[in-house]
Amino acid sequence: MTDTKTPMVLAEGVSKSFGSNEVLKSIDLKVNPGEVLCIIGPSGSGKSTFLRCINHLERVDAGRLSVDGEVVGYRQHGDKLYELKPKEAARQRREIGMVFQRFNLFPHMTALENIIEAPIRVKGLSKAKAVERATELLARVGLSDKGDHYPSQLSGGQQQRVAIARALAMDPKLMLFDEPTSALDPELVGEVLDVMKGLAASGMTMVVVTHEMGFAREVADELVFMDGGVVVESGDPREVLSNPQHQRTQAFLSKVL
Ligand SMILES: Nc1ncnc2c1ncn2[C@@H]1O[C@H](COP(=O)(O)OP(=O)(O)OP(=O)(O)O)[C@@H](O)[C@H]1O
Repeated sequence: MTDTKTPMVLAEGVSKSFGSNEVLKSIDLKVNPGEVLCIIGPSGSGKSTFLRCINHLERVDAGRLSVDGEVVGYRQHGDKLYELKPKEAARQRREIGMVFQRFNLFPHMTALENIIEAPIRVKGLSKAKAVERATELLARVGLSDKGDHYPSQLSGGQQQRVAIARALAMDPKLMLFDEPTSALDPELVGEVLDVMKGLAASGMTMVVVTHEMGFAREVADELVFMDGGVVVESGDPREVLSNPQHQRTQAFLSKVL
């Protein structure tokens, strides 16, 4: 049977350079709706750059990157691609949530204010509706009692959970996570991973750059090992982690597992 679903993310020969540094070298990847893709790999292998290309923070040089059937940054008409105007590109980007290693909350706003800011400003939601939704989201990330706290009054794990709620407040169809637990003290990692597991269980499509191999093993539908800007190996996470086929994957895993 042929697979007729439109992939949520489709990368076909995606390449990206910074000057003479070719950071992504013809990446092919597919994430179907409701799936979780985890990307692992050494520092500098291009993992963040790949996420940033999906989220319009970087522009690909060659190949084609699509989200839910739309080419990122372009409108397709027949065989031709036309670059999107900033407003149209902003519409595409709004449908993608991104969570960074450093939580990037607005420091002068409370947790609740951080969450309602974009829905009101960008989506034109009424304050009452935005607060109602933010209250639900704070409950979902286990922070019902922290809405009036400023980021400086929250632990790193709590701040990251607010950052997840803030991204979800825009009702994204895709969530990108760039090493969301790497900046956290070890005892705070679990609470963030638990929220992410819940999100995956609810059917959210997610691309997660992570060093948390246990999370990848448990939650990912597919695990990709990137090194030197190429996808070296990919497949079922249990297979890749327990029985890596490529010598570069074996060498990396022997250092991190
Ligand atoms: N804006 C930029 N300008 C120039 N070079 C960049 C830029 N962003 C990334 N790079 C380079 O691209 C390469 C890949 O970086 P990237 O952050 O994508 O790797 P990574 O696999 O996510 O690494 P890490 O795990 O350390 O975050 C690195 O050599 C980095 O220095």
